[in-house]
Amino acid sequence: MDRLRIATRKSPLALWQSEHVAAALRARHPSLEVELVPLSTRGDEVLDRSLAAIGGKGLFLKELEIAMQAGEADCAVHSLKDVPMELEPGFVLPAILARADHADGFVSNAFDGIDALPAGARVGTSSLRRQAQLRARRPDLELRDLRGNVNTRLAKLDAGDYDAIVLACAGLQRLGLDTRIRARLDAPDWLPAPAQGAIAIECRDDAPQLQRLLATLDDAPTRRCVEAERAMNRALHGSCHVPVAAFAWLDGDRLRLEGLVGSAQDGRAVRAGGESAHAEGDALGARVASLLLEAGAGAFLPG
Ligand SMILES: NCc1[nH]cc(CCC(=O)O)c1CC(=O)O
Repeated sequence: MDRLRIATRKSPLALWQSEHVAAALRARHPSLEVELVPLSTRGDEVLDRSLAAIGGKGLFLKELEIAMQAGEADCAVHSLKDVPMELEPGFVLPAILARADHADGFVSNAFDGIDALPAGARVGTSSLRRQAQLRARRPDLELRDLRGNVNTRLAKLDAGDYDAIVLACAGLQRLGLDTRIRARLDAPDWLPAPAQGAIAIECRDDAPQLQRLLATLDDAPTRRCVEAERAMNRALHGSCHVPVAAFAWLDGDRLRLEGLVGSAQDGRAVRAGGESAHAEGDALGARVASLLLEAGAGAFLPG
């Protein structure tokens, strides 16, 4: 291979992540010519309805997969937390890059953290997972929908539409906006989305040489952790329609996983955790999902 075309969404964060992958590939393979193919996706275009309402699953991926199927791009770069638990048939993730910051960040121009918010403060997030955890801690807040890319959300905060918003620290850091983080919302007290902070590369499963090239960017410890998180989410039939949070980390020779399912309406939530050998993340995720269901998680899941 002498040329590689990376399909990417056009948001500033997506372009940063794709450029990051391009630079890493150029550094490892100096003779490779790497270029970006920026594309619009439905997830970026439809901003007036919630992701759940327009069928969140795979919304950010479809156009990029069509481009790969048509031979217009060789691979695509995604935030792994936006990638559905089941990939489209014919596609694989040959590389999951080393995870950046996993945490959510509390962003506000007036307040230092969730506990510092006055009663009735308006907090912006459309994420059911973030809403559930906010409600559990502060039932008195007024939660309001907030969509759009990171820069759009910050602009709405600055315009005074909200007293605070919650965003992923990784996205803010990548965009050079980390000074906007007033407080980190850290695991295990506050749990991120499964695979938050991890970038994945997707390509067709019929190109072994391409897969080997991309796999040079894979980070095995990150893959083990996000596999456990995604296995838990898969067993709960999780998507962005359900308030599911998970975080896994390596602790010596053990892999540990903490999961949460909650209600975005009333702040009730159940938690469960477990540990396994590094290589058994899939089984660990399934086991923690069973524990969550035994603890009553079913009441918060659709159907
Ligand atoms: N849902 C949008 C999205 N997808 C990935 C990130 C952040 C980067 C990452 O998790 O790797 C964000 C923004 C956010 O949640 O604040």
